[in-house]
Amino acid sequence: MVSGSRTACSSLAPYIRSAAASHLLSRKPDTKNGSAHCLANASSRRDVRAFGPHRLYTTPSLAADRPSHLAGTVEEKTPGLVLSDAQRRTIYALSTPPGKAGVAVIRVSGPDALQVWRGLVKTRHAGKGKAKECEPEPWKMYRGEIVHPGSGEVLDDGLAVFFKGPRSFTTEDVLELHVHSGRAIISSVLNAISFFPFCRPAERGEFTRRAFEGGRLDLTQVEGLRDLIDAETESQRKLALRTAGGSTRARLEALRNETIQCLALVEALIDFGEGEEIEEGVFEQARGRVLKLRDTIRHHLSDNRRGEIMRSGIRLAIFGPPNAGKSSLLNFLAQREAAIVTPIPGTTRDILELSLDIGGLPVIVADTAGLRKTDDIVESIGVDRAKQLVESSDISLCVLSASDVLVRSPDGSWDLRLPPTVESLIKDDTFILLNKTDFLPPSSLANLPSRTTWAVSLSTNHGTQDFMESFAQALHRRYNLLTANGLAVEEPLITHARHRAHMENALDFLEAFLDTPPEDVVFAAEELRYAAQAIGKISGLIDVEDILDAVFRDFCIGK
Ligand SMILES: Nc1nc2c(ncn2[C@@H]2O[C@H](COP(=O)(O)OP(=O)(O)OP(=O)(O)O)[C@@H](O)[C@H]2O)c(=O)[nH]1
Ligand SMILES: [K+]
Ligand SMILES: [Mg+2]
Repeated sequence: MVSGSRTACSSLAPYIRSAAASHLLSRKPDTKNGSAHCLANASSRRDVRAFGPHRLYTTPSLAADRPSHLAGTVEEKTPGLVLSDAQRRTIYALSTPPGKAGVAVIRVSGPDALQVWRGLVKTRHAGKGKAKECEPEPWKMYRGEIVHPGSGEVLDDGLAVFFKGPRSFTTEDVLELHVHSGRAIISSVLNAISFFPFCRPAERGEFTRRAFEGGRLDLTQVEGLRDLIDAETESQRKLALRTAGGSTRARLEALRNETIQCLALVEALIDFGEGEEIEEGVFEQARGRVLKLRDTIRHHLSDNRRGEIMRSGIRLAIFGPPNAGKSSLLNFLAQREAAIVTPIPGTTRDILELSLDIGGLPVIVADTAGLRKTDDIVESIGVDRAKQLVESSDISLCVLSASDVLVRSPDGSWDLRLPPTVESLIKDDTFILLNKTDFLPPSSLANLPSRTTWAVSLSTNHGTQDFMESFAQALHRRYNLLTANGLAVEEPLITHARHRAHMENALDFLEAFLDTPPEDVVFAAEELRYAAQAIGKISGLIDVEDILDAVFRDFCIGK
């Protein structure tokens, strides 16, 4: 069938396209249309139930003050109308932290954002004359008065911008009011917005959720955005910025598309059967591509969890014998007296953890009790905790007093002798810091074993600068963030445990596919379908309500 090869392939192409166009490739976020114009719908329906904790709009005095542009809207037509939460589709919230500051941003999103503008924003022509209503030109910042839509009272002098959906953060119409940040101003503006029956306060993360539902962001971008807000170090910021920008989304989409292409090949076999309209070897072709896909996913999974570690922080345990200077090191790294330091061995008993930035990396540094045999019950609990922590940390750094561990051999050279209490905890990848070099002649430090060993004096600060630079580099190398010549390597794809779980599932399904013989082509297709779904769950393309709730729960209100 050599000559038929091209025709068979081209005859497959539309099939693949149609499979791609089916439910497999496209999630149709249709929430916008379904929800739009609740005002119009509500006003035409008179059966709106009037119960629940909802605001009653028609306070007579306010209704009498109502500005002309609101005439004829929902509440005129349906006196005493109370809208349910679902009908109050326009949401609002303060998007900046509450309190005294230069500027506070209040965001309004939903089908009636423009109505809110008409009620609240009065601008002056060329900055002069009486402030008047104006229809906003989208995406243009206006200076004006923010007024109460009922009484017309001026609440603040501020800026306002109207974003026309879908070119807005939420993909809906969005109004942003920039007012002076003060408690009374903020609450008066929020109160003014609540005057509209079609508006309700936003829930936690609801703006972002709408961006997701509108298809602007996928779940990885939502998580990236949250991580960006939480980022405390350069590396976290960079990673989160790229994820929020859609790099993970694009890479996952490529993996999922490839799975779907393989599925399309296999489904074509089911529909047509090999040898009829389709070339031979289609199943093999799919197998070959799935093998590559499997290797790629395996590669991402065997990343030492560096994406997750980068995001949540590298857990570093400082351990060693009593009085070696472990707490002194913690204080040096933190640049403050966080831990108690005394000449008494056994000073530190419990674990003390600090989140620090080391060379742009997030590191959770833990100081521990000095390791020794002791009859003191409190101290021995501390020693046990220290050992457990060393075992469970991502990395460990053993601090030793140089004069205790460097021993001069008969030929005049210096050897490192590890105390038995710490020896069992020292692995190939354990970093070693020899402290108190001020007690030693410089010659003893000439030939230190490896690049993971440093010698310093935390009292005189001798060698500490070199240690910091070299230690940060070693961390970058360990987490594969830099190559040997200081260049950044491939950024991790998996940054959350949630991604890893779905990725592992996808790998299982791909392997199940590879174990399925060609006769069972229907089952084989099923495995690929599940694999595509598992990858889709990472992006949230497959709607799973509990995943969504978990992701958005961690957001604050106004985001
Ligand atoms: N001479 C000298 N003394 C140091 C140096 N670093 C720390 N010390 C002193 O060594 C003593 C013990 O320091 P710590 O930081 O409390 O030691 P530790 O390992 O935390 O001790 P424990 O918590 O008791 O296990 C203190 O008196 C420090 O001032 C150093 O480089 N040179
Ligand atoms: K001590
Ligand atoms: Mg200590």
